[in-house]
Amino acid sequence: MVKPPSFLSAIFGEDVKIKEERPKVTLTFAQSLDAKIAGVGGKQLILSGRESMVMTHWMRTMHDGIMVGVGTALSDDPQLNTRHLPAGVPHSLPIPIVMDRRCRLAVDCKLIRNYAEGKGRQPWVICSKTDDGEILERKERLESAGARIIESDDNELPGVLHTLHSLGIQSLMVEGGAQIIDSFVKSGLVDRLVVTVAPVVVGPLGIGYSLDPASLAKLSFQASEGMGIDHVISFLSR
Ligand SMILES: NC(=O)C1=CN([C@@H]2O[C@H](COP(=O)(O)OP(=O)(O)OC[C@H]3O[C@@H](n4cnc5c(N)ncnc54)[C@H](O)[C@@H]3O)[C@@H](O)[C@H]2O)C=CC1
Ligand SMILES: Nc1nc(O)c(N)c(N[C@@H]2O[C@H](COP(=O)(O)O)[C@@H](O)[C@H]2O)n1
Repeated sequence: MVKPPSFLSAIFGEDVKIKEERPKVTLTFAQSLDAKIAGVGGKQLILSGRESMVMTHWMRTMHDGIMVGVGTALSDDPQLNTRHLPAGVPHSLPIPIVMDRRCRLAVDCKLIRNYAEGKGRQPWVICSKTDDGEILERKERLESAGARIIESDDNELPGVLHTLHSLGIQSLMVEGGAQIIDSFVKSGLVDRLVVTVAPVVVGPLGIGYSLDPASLAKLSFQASEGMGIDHVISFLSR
């Protein structure tokens, strides 16, 4: 497939209007039939099949930035790149952004290594302004390793999104994990929600999320499509 699947072109063809100076936010994740996003103890699960995973990588190309929480960065060591797309197809690569209040990101994580090896964009790490010596030390180590540190006064989502917008991020794909999903939904800052549902059951010990019902009610069904054995469902803030 040398261009984004028609499903993505269709759902992103419908524009969202926002009043604030912030990026347009797409929240996306893959879940099991019993609404789990990870296994026991937060173990990473590859829930998406090949077709929906390729779709997710195309969706990455449609955003300026791609965000995960530090919990995800520590447990999954993600790359947040577009390696599942066919080689030689020109596309843009989003900037990886990690929400990391206390600068816990590992200096030898794949995001930093890929950047150092010229295989990825410079990761941005959003952390709190603080005088705490240990955090300042970790901040310096991350910076020396190649990360761009962005200090946020309050580390609250509206302020963070405003800062990202001022740095040129006009569209942001938020990929989780559980806390980040909950925070974004609760904050009412989700413009699109794209959920991949895989036909597997993880069981009660898996990691789920809790979507605030009042905030969810502001999102309405947009489209759905079967991709391989998965189903992808999109919602739009209207
Ligand atoms: N199936 C899927 O699509 C995905 C699954 N996951 C899974 O999620 C799990 C990780 O989830 P969590 O442990 O909940 O970690 P998380 O990735 O949600 O990160 C939590 C951290 O994000 C920051 N944060 C959260 N809300 C914030 C806010 N409102 N303002 C500022 N900073 C905030 C804090 O530093 C917090 O410690 C992993 O097991 C991973 O495998 C993660 C992404 C996608
Ligand atoms: N779309 C999707 N399907 C799954 O089955 C997943 N486990 C995830 N996880 C998210 O993708 C990140 C990994 O990215 P890379 O493959 O390393 O580029 C992971 O950290 C989650 O954010 N997503």
